[in-house]
Amino acid sequence: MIRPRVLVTSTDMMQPGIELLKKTCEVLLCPVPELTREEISAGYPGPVQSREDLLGHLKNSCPIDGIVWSNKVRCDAEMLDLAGPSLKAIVTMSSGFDHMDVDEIRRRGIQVGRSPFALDAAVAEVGVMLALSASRRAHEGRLMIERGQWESRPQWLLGHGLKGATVGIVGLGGIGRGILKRLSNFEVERFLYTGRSRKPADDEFGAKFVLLDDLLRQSDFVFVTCALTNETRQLFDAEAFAKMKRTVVLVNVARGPIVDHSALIQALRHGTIFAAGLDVTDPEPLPASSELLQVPNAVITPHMGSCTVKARADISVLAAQSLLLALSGEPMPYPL
Ligand SMILES: O=C(O)[C@H](O)CO
Repeated sequence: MIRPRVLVTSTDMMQPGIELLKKTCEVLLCPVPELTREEISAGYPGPVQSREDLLGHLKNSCPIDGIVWSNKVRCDAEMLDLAGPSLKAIVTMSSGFDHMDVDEIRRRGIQVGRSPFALDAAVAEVGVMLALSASRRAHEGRLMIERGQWESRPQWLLGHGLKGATVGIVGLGGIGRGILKRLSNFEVERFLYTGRSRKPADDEFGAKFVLLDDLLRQSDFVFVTCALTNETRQLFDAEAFAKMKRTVVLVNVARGPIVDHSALIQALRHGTIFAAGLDVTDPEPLPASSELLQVPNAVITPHMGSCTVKARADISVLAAQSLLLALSGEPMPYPL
């Protein structure tokens, strides 16, 4: 029997997913290039698959039947041309899909899907971590220790707590609901959410569906958990910050470009908003020279929301299962 040829766009895919694919497919792994000595000394953030590397791998791997897209290099017409006409299915090993040219993939009759939900708990945990760290000024406190500025006086490093707060969630999907569920033990006064439609969570945690403007004006904590789309790109701009409370804490665990970073820096520096916790930035990787890293009331992590061993292993299995289904002529569980 001929085994379908499946390309995985980086060797970084976790073993459980690779093992599952190997049971019935021939698996080709695109190696992640090592950093050069110059790149290391220039402080380059880490080994990544460049677009050029991936184009080269695609060209040398034909014919291929399926692809697990396990990195954030953009999947577009140029990539698809090189993948060749035998390509039947692509699944991205992520919940977000803004790096996939879905229209172009579908136009070619190729099934395309994503891998949501397996990472929800892990990302929700990072959302809570960022909310707590930003609202309680953890980064600022650490900087003060390092600078020998530790002060023991009653009004030093005062922050804002979750108890009695209004928490607003923008985009109540699996991650938003995960945050809601976790924060329901923090004595939050009320939950608001906004998005394209009302959700059953309305009943489950007493969360109230409101318009974005109302959420911005009323919330003490705002969590961004929506997808990056044409409607949400730069949703948080100077105008949005001006509507928010001066004591608000903004947490973004979705995608960097949903927030206008220059406007955010201004809002943080001028006290238009109190603090921000960001697991995602624009651009990524965030350059070490970014002004955002100089802002004391911003807590920043490097898009690591889904970085737990279990979440990454589960995502790899889900992606492999989806691709195998598509290759056997079945629909994918989470099509795009
Ligand atoms: O979309 C996702 O799966 C997470 O943000 C990790 O990229």
